[in-house]
Amino acid sequence: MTLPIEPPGRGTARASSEPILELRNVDFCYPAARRSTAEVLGGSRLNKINMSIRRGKAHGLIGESGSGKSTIAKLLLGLAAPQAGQILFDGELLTPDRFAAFRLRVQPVFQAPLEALSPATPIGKQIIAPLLVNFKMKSSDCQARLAAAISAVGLSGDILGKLPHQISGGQAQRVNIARALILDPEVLICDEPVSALDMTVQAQILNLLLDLRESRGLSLLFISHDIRSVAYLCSEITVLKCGSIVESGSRDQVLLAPKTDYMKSLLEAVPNSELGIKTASPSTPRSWPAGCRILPADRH
Ligand SMILES: Nc1ncnc2c1ncn2[C@@H]1O[C@H](COP(=O)(O)OP(=O)(O)OP(=O)(O)O)[C@@H](O)[C@H]1O
Repeated sequence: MTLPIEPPGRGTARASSEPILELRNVDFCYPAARRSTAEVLGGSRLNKINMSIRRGKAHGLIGESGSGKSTIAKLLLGLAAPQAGQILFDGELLTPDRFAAFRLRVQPVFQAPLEALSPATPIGKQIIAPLLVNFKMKSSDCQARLAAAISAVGLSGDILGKLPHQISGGQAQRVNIARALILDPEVLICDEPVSALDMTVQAQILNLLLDLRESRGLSLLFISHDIRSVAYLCSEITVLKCGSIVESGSRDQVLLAPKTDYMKSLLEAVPNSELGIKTASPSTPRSWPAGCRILPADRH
């Protein structure tokens, strides 16, 4: 079954290393911060942000609390507009006429999985809601896509009639990912998608994102405080401090040869063995739960 409206550009063969989402020289400042003094501004301002999420790749965004990570996610979701600079989607400037297609092809996954769900609506209805709203589809016409979406995230059909308070946090995050996938997006913007989950479930969701990236060619922005998760999932990493990028490059460049004292200090707390770096054979990181795989380099 196909969507009644095929997003423009879909199906076009593109090289997997091309940027799908780009920020070029982007400046952003929240309105309240614009009225404040420069000293108060801190991370409320994004300065000259240049960042590319490549097609089919996972890009990690790390940095201390308040450094501007979620603000970058908002810009990439079209929830805020930059005061200067450009956002490019699929190689073209994101203009108002391209916005509707963009919004379908770039979907969010947020931190608090249960809070992202409506408490009184059955799970199945919530997953198909984007089809009903965006494509005016009838519920009965969404069932094949619904079955595919829940299967893609490893859920079974018995969850569809349940309410959010009847499912676990890990199941709720799978539901949120299914709801994002139902529109068949090309990019997932994942803002701390595992930080509210316990370690075992974190590993399961990371593995799910890894599998989805591989099987669907999804591009991911993965925002996290946890460098190990970023090392596990992402081939490229951007490091943010007080609204500015202080490091950016391949996973190994940023983690093995950090240029700044800031990045070095972030890495001090995490031994290489837990970053999955230079690990000759697949094994499980020391403090990670069983089932969490070290990422072989070729899976990036
Ligand atoms: N709606 C808003 N209005 C004004 N300032 C805001 C708003 N949202 C965030 N900020 C400020 O912008 C800065 C960056 O916030 P942001 O949420 O992007 O940081 P973050 O790196 O994602 O932090 P965390 O890791 O704690 O989620 C912070 O100083 C924050 O207080």
